Amino acid sequence: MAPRSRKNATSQFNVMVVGFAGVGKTAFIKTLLEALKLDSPKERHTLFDPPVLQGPLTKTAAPYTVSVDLDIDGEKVALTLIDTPGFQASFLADKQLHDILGYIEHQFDLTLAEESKVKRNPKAVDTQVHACLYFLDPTKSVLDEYDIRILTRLSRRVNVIPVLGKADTLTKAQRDRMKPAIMQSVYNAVNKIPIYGMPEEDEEDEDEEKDKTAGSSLEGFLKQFDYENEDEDTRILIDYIHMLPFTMIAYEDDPQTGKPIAIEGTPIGRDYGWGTIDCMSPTFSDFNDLKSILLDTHRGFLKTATIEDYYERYRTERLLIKRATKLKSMDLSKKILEDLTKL
Ligand SMILES: Nc1nc2c(ncn2[C@@H]2O[C@H](COP(=O)(O)OP(=O)(O)OP(=O)(O)O)[C@@H](O)[C@H]2O)c(=O)[nH]1
Repeated sequence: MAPRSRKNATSQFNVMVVGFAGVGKTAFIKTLLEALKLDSPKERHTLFDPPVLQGPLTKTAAPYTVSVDLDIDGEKVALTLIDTPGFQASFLADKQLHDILGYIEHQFDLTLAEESKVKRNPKAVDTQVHACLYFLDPTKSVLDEYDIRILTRLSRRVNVIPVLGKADTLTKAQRDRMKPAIMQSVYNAVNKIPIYGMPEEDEEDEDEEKDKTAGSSLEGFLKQFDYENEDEDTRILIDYIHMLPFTMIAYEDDPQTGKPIAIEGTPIGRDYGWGTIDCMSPTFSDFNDLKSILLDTHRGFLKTATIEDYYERYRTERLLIKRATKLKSMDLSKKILEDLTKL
């Protein structure tokens, strides 16, 4: 029998946004949806706009998803964006992070359950979170202990991409200082957070490595590559690391019309009174780069890493826990039987 045609198969791509409250996560989702509409105005877009995306921006009280059907170079892609409530206060961040990790792990459990079936459902939808955009607060010049803790824990389960929200609140000089400072906090002699694109430290050799690389920096890490002689995939990854963190400026709705602010060739903009900016222009932010990283150059890598690294790790952990529990209960039953025979 000929293999079933995959020509019309739709590929799923799921992106989650996470960060402290008010850093522009929902505004990013709105901006991306508007930009996608502009890319292909005739295509069918969101089937249903969640109320939180209609009208003026309000606090995201509960997680929600919004999906868009896209045609990317002839490939059908169902893009799902997952918005999460912002971390309210530092002391609550751990609890909120626990819920977010629970959501991500639940998607792994669904895949695990599907894989264990004798007859798998060929129509099963891939709900894994393929990328998690971590929005950084532009008022903090470097990562604080909460950011580091959140990034470290998220990076064990998902491809994390850092984004500097509300970048219009910073001057160019401030942005140029902040971007490398943030990356220094992610990767230095003490912290080597394996966000997407950065290497994972071998846990066994951790101490040895730390001694060896004391004082190491992101520049030191990047220096080991000879860009011109690397293969294409490595060059794509190096280019990506140089862009981190992505700066983002979200568009504003015109309060009169409720539609995106559009002024002379600026289809989705922000009005400051003294001037307007085009939120899609590379002059002001990295939005275009971020969009193309997600939907084009890195989509395949992100999906592969999700299944081959994160899901595999989770699966191994679950199986080990299951085995340990079984052994424990076998030991316990043996002990009870021994005790019974002694009676
Ligand atoms: N100046 C500026 N303001 C922004 C930008 N993005 C969002 N805002 C404003 O910041 C406020 C919060 O934006 P949201 O997108 O709701 O932030 P959030 O991170 O989703 O917040 P929570 O739902 O509380 O987690 C709103 O008043 C937005 O208009 C931006 O790029 N620049």
